[in-house]
Amino acid sequence: MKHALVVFESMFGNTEKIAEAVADGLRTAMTVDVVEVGSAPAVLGADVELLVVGGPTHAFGLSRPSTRADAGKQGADAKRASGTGLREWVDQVSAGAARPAVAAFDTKVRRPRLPGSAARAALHRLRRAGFPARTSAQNFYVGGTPGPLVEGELDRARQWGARCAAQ
Ligand SMILES: Cc1cc2nc3c(=O)[nH]c(=O)nc-3n(C[C@H](O)[C@H](O)[C@H](O)COP(=O)(O)O)c2cc1C
Repeated sequence: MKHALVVFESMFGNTEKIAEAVADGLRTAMTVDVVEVGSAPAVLGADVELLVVGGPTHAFGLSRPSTRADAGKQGADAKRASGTGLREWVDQVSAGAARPAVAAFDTKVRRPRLPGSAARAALHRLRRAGFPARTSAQNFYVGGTPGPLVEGELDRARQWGARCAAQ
């Protein structure tokens, strides 16, 4: 069976819940590992055929050390707020000669509707590094900075995961 790796960053736990739901959807057609970005491998295993990355949108894009510190001041998990983020991880990840396809998602507030997307930024960086995109960047919505997820988003994430696995 084909194998997928889901790497997520999450300050308040919302993106983590979406990552688990995406993984459930992927499992309709693949085996899946889900890892927090601080524990993600620097070099992808040869068995990984699809890499899915997800993180919270901070300041219109991928988080930075300063925005994660800001999240920490707003009650986010202290270890994650002072740890590494998806921006740093995607910029250093490498794979063998056959790079896996990639897909990316993010979370962001529904209102106000702000421009920018961590998923789009992550996908752009991975494509520039030679990873082919499987599908376009996908947004999932929270009601406010600490959450919660907007109703229906976990179902939407499962469906998106299943579509990514089937493509
Ligand atoms: C410092 C900071 C900056 C943020 N900037 C944005 C933004 O530009 N656009 C947006 O839609 N949401 C923004 N948010 C809200 C986050 O997207 C939200 O906290 C995140 O989706 C929650 O996911 P998590 O629980 O996985 O961290 C920001 C949050 C923080 C803490």
